[in-house]
Amino acid sequence: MAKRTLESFYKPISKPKKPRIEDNPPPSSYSRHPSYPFPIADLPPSIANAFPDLPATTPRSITNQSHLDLLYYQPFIPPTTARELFHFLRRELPFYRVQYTIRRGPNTTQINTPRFTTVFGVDDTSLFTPNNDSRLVDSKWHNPIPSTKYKYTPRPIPACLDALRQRVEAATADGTRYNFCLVNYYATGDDSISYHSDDERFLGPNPSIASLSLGAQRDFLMKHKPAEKIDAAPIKMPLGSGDMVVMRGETQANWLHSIPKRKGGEAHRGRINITFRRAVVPGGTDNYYNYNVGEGKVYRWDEDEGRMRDAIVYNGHGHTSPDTPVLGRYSIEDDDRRSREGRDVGFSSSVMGITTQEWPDAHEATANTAFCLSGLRALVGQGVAVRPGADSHDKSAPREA
Ligand SMILES: O=C(O)CCC(=O)C(=O)O
Ligand SMILES: [Fe+2]
Repeated sequence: MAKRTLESFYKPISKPKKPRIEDNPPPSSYSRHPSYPFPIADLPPSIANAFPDLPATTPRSITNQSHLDLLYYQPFIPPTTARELFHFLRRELPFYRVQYTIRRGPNTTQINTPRFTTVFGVDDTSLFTPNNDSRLVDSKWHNPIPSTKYKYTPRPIPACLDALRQRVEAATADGTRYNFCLVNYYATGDDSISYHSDDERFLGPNPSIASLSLGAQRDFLMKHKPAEKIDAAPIKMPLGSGDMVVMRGETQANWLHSIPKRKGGEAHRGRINITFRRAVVPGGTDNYYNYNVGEGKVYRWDEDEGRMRDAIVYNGHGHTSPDTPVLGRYSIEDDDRRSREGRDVGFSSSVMGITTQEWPDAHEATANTAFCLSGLRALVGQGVAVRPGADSHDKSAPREA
């Protein structure tokens, strides 16, 4: 009988593989940070090489209504690159489905954010040191920040989104330096964002917000806030893949915007929206992580299933903060090798949600890697022997990252 590798256990047998844009070779490098649930791939050359040519078109300035100041790129990124970037970001970023409660008087209401979200960045008062072990320091003296400064751990903007930030900054034309990147993923036409304005005080007065669309076309609606003696017409912009709208000047103070639910059209396809913003005080950092990451589980796109799935999160050796207790060490045996450990473990991404390159130290599981145990259980279910390594210790219950 032909020997089967561990990898071969998880290859779909019945589904013939068609070449797809998603079937890219594994990326050669990653942005890694203890705050990430998993390493985030760098842009492949096919996308990165197109960036110096952005923007693809000159923008239209829209200022024909009261308090309205938009720059509209149709598109900012040309279609082929936009499509590839859409698939790349959907596949590589961690996403969340944030739930929170709001209190109005005696009533509390639970809100389920009707879209996937994620966020990277930190406000002006802090910065990440510019190297691989990027640490958070205060902007003025570059001293480490006290652990009490933020409720949530800020995450540096990964290289793949930072490259985009730089192109967007160059195009914004008013010199805004963005320190935040928020990402929305609308899985279907049922996902939406209701009317709001991004006018929080932590953005300072008249903020510039650059908003890039990738994937399915969705309507972007704008309407003036209720105001006496203002006769402003509502606006509908059918934003296509690669289009970018920069909202500037008094726009946020006076206008609301939304992406309503929709049926038909491209509603069944996913859409990514990326906004670049600048927050000036720590309250902005806590607000953005609270509403775009929260404390729930991590999702990651599953290419085989064509949907977001609970991510297998690895924060093990090399990605672990020093205070993360080690849960145990594992070695993994399959049927044709007595023992495969560490770099030699070749899980298929469809089972583990991650690839060997992303998990170079597969033998170490830490207490915030609940995934690791479920991943190992999946292997056991497939007849692969999994045993605690000789130096296991601290078997405390796993918790979510
Ligand atoms: O998805 C969009 O185009 C808009 C997103 C938005 O308004 C926001 O994230 O504040
Ligand atoms: Fe918004």
